[in-house]
Amino acid sequence: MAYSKLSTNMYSIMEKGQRQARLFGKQVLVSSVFEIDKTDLPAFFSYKKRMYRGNRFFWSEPGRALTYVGLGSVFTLEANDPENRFQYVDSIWQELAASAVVEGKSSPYTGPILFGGFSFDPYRAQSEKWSDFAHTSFAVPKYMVTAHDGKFYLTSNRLVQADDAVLDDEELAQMLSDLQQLAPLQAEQDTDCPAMKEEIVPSDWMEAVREAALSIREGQLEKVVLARSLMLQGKEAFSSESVLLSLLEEQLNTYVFAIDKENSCFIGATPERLIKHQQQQLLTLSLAGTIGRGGSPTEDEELASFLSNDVKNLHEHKLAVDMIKSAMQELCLQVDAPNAPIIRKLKDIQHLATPISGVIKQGVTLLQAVEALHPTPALGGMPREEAIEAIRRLEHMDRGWYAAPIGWMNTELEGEFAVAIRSALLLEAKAYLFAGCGIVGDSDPLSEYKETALKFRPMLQALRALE
Ligand SMILES: C=C(O[C@H]1C=CC=C(C(=O)O)[C@@H]1O)C(=O)O
Ligand SMILES: [Mg+2]
Repeated sequence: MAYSKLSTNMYSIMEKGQRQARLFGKQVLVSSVFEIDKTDLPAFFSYKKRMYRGNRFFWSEPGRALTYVGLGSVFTLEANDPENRFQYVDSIWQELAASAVVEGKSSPYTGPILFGGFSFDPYRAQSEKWSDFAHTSFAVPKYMVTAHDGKFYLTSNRLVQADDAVLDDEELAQMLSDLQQLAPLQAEQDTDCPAMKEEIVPSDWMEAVREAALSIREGQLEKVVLARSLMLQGKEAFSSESVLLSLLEEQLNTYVFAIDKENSCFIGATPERLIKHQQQQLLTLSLAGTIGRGGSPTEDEELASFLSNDVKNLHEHKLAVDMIKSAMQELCLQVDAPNAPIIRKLKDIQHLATPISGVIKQGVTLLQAVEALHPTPALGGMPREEAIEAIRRLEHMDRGWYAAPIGWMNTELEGEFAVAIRSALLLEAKAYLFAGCGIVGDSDPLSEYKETALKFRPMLQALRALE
């Protein structure tokens, strides 16, 4: 794009923004969208790393039809108050979205996007390692590249006051020109494996599983998801770029995400949608029940068929389906779900999966749906409050944002949230990995321990720590 055209464009949109700011008597979001040539998305994540590290994100849907990469922020929303946290984000974003001035937007995936997430349990005191992640944290990026269905866009956002000076945007012009020349990001040469692994003593964790299964058999609750964490100590700081490249290459059928905040990066490849709001539809997924992949196609099918018929896994799955369906019935006019689960195959793992969808009731928002669903019995348990109490009592760790909703919303208030599992918190030379599994009355502690080991594999591989 010619620079003169860009500055004229910026001038007129800034003026519009100022008029709008006067009209509303407050700061407004001003957003301009440019269609750009194909660009390397991980390279954009790494663009001007010194400037944007600690304040950037990457989000890519399974199948990669949609990817967002956001750098910097023009608006942030952080809260640690556990009360009404979903409504809080909803009302602030609705107000900002309603006054936004947006130019050049050509799809629901361009223009201002609010991206962020929540912690699993806002009533839990934050531990030191999660201190860069508030219980509720969202931002509108300064720059965002959208890749959607083979097309690429750059959105530039600003927060404008009525009396701001109207300046030519040289930084934006520079970025548009740099974007055409970004060299594809290369994985770093094989660095040494992480030096040390530290985990919760396996027998202690299995004891917690035994205790949980006993209280389920005694009728105190029906299911609880217990997680454990594993720490890798590297020789030097882990590179979120290298981990991202590996996840994009290896974990095809997942949401690949990286959320950089200050000195930390929360990164992962989760297969689990929490909720998507698109036009009149709400789409969710019940994912619970797990087995490994086979070494041959025949063995793989045998394992899938075992999983589809296994009483313990079907029970674990059904509890999640029942709760999600009843939450969806409150949110939707009509709810559709198949009678039996399908098999969802990932690189190392297969799951029982039931997609559930419905026509959204008028007035229901995406964040109301997030609130109604979080945590589903695939991450918390059943009944919800008893399960959360059991997690607090038995887990002895801070989940932080693990197993919690992360995602985005546009100015039409549509968007999508996934559940942040198969994930790790990178904090300088340490990586904290998390994995959990659904405990029911007949759970065998050793099998559950092995199931969590399977669920660590994607992140261990990405961190080059798979034995
Ligand atoms: C809690 C996790 O997985 C959940 C999602 C799918 C299957 C699960 C299971 O079979 O136990 C878990 O409920 C995790 O990966 O950390
Ligand atoms: Mg399980």
